[in-house]
Amino acid sequence: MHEDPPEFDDVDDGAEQAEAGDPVPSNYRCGFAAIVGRPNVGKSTLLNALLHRKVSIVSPKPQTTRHRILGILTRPEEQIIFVDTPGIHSSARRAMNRHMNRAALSSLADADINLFVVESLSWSEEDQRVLDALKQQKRPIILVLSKVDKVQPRERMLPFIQEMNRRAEFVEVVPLSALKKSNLEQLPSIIAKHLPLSPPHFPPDQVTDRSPEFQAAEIVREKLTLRLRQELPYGLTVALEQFKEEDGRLLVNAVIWVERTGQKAIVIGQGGEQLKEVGRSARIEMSNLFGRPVHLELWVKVKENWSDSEMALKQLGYEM
Ligand SMILES: Nc1nc2c(ncn2[C@@H]2O[C@H](COP(=O)(O)OP(=O)(O)OP(=O)(O)O)[C@@H](O)[C@H]2O)c(=O)[nH]1
Repeated sequence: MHEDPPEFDDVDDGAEQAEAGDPVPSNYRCGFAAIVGRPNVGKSTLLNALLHRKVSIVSPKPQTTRHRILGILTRPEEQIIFVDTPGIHSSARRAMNRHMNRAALSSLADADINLFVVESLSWSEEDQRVLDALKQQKRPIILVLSKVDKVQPRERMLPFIQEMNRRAEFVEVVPLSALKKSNLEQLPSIIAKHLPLSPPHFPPDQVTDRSPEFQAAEIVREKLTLRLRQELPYGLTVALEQFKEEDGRLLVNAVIWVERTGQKAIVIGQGGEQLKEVGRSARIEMSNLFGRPVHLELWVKVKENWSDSEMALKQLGYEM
C-alpha cells in the first residue's frame, strides 16, 4: 500500500517569495544543493515539499527517479538550486542503472552542499556506500533523517542520531517528515549559509530546469509505476511524440516503451482498463499542472532490452 501524495495547493510557509525586478542585495547567496541517498528514502518527496510544487515524481517503488532534476527555490536573500538525484544503488548491471548512478554521483561532485537523506532508524550498506562517496567530495553535508512520522515514540531517534554523528561530521542533522510537512521550514536557511555569495542563476519564477514535455512524460511514468506490480516499472519508459497546443487545449501523444511483448499486454490490462485508468489520472494531473484541458493519447510499443542498450537509452532521451 502506498501513502497518499502530499498536496501542494498554495501552501504559505511564511517565507516571502522574491519578485522579478527586485534589486539583488550584495549579500545574496545562490548555489547548488544536491539531494542524495539510496533509493526510496524520500528524496523526491522532500524536494517537492520544499518547493510546494511537484517537480519530481514519487512512488513507493525504489529507483523511481532516473534523471537529475533541478528544483529552484527563490527567496529574498537566496536562491537554492536543489538537485534531485536518482537513488545510488549497488547493483548497477544494466546500462540504465549505470546511467542513474552516474547522474547521481556527478551531481554530488558539483554541489556546494549535499543533503544526505537517510530513512530514520534505518541504516544499510547502501547508505554507507553513499556516505563514502560523499566524504570523498569534502563538501559540507547536512544529514536529513526522513520519515520521522513513522517513528514512535520519538525518543527512539536520539540513539540513532548519536550513532549517525559518529559516522561522519555533519554541519547539521535535521529529522523531518516531508510527507507530513514537519520540521521543513528551517532547512532552506541552514542550506543558504553554505552557499556562495552570488546573484541568482535563474529567474525568480522558474521552478525547474525540466521542460513541460519532460514533466508530461514523467507524469505518465509515475501513474504507470503506481499501478504496476513488481519489476515491470523498471522495464518501461515514456517518450512523447506530440505535445502541442490547439484551440486552448494541449494535445499530448505518448509512447510507453516496454521490453517484451508480454509486458505490453500487462500494461494495457484486460479490455484496456489499466491503460485507460493510467491515461485518466495522468490527464487530470497534466490539466492541473498546465492549467488547460489536455487530450492525451497513449500507445504501448516494444523495444527489446532498451534499458540495457546505451544506444536505445540515448534515443529515448537519457543523457549518457
Ligand atoms: N511515511 C512517510 N513516507 C514518506 C516520506 N517521504 C517519502 N515517503 C514515501 O517513501 C516512498 C519513496 O519516496 P520518494 O520520494 O519517491 O523516494 P526517493 O528517495 O526519491 O526514491 P528513488 O526515486 O527510488 O531514489 C514514497 O512512497 C513516499 O510517499 C515521509 O516523510 N513519511
